[in-house]
Amino acid sequence: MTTPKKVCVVGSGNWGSAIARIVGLNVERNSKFHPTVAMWVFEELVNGRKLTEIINAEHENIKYLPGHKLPDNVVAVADLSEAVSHADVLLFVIPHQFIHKVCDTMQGKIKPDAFGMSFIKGVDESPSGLKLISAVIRDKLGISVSVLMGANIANEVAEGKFCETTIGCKDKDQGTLLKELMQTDHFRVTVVEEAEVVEICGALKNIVAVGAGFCDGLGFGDNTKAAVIRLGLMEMVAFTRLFCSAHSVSPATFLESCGIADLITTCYGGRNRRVADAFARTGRSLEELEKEMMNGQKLQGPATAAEVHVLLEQKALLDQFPLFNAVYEICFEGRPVTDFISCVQNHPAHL
Ligand SMILES: NC(=O)C1=CN([C@@H]2O[C@H](COP(=O)(O)OP(=O)(O)OC[C@H]3O[C@@H](n4cnc5c(N)ncnc54)[C@H](O)[C@@H]3O)[C@@H](O)[C@H]2O)C=CC1
Ligand SMILES: O=C(CO)COP(=O)(O)O
Repeated sequence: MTTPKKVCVVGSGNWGSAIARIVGLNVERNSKFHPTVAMWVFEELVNGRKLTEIINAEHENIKYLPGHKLPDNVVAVADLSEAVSHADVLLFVIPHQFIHKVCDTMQGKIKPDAFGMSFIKGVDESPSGLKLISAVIRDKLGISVSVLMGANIANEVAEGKFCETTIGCKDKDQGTLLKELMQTDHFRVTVVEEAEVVEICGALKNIVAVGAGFCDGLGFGDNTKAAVIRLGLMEMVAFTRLFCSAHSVSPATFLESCGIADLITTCYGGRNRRVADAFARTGRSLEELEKEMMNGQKLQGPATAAEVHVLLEQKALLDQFPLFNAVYEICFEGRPVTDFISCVQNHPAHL
């Protein structure tokens, strides 16, 4: 009999906590997994108490996923090295901005035969180019990394409202095991091989969601948002083909939950949409609004627009991605938000 695999959730934000909740319940009824789940918590004080202590005493992350109990077998650990040291399966669920620091701390602390799955929606940009977050983890830690992306607003998942999701995994056995770890009656998992496409979809849809929020804030309606979603999807497909040229990019992957479905849910119910809407209505800075509206949660869309912009500029392709470019310029270069509509009106798809 093989030893049950220990799982560690690296992260404890809004999605990190919702994932810990699913995983905690699933490992209890599956002998392939160790019945206790470690959850790494970036320690902070909440109402004068350590967040780890609150989680371990009250079994609830009262700051990032209030109102939803975590199973008792999810143990919050503040020391990252300690949290990951015994894990066979590492689930990465942190805002993409922090991945380098977290992996650096984990170096030399994990089991050599551990493997990972990333739930992180974003990309990494550095002088050596644009990289998937899974590739950052793989390169820094020397482990195989799959991904899970889908139409999964964390609060709805925690409430047990039905949804689908996509695992991108190249190894059949690992894919099957990861599906067993994640799937519930309310959270249905499809495993596909095109892991790069799954991951890039998860990152790019956040840029489009910022554009959708601009339209909402400017007072446009559902038809306009549908146009933004359609044009955004076309840019997502084109960018994926450009970025993943060495890998196969099949239209079918965009029809999975990680593609069109995540794009739709984020453009209607996501945090990127909500903050971009407030930005267009109030003219206040994104930074200020993120602080005020998100209670410590982090936006991924504006940063992703900036990271993608670097590559498009280097390749002189900005004119082929006017929606991505407009989101970047409005967020970071002072372009008036009202320009977003003219960008959509004059999109090359209409010429
Ligand atoms: N929230 C959601 O509905 C969904 C989020 N995702 C993705 O999952 C990833 C994680 O998102 P969430 O769990 O929602 O995070 P979040 O948006 O709730 O971010 C807050 C988390 O970041 C941590 N943090 C703050 N400063 C840090 C630092 N310096 N180093 C490390 N951690 C720090 C906080 O302790 C907290 O755990 C993101 O890439 C997001 O796009 C994916 C699907 C759904
Ligand atoms: O990825 C998400 C839903 O699948 C959440 O999107 P936001 O980060 O915009 O809330």
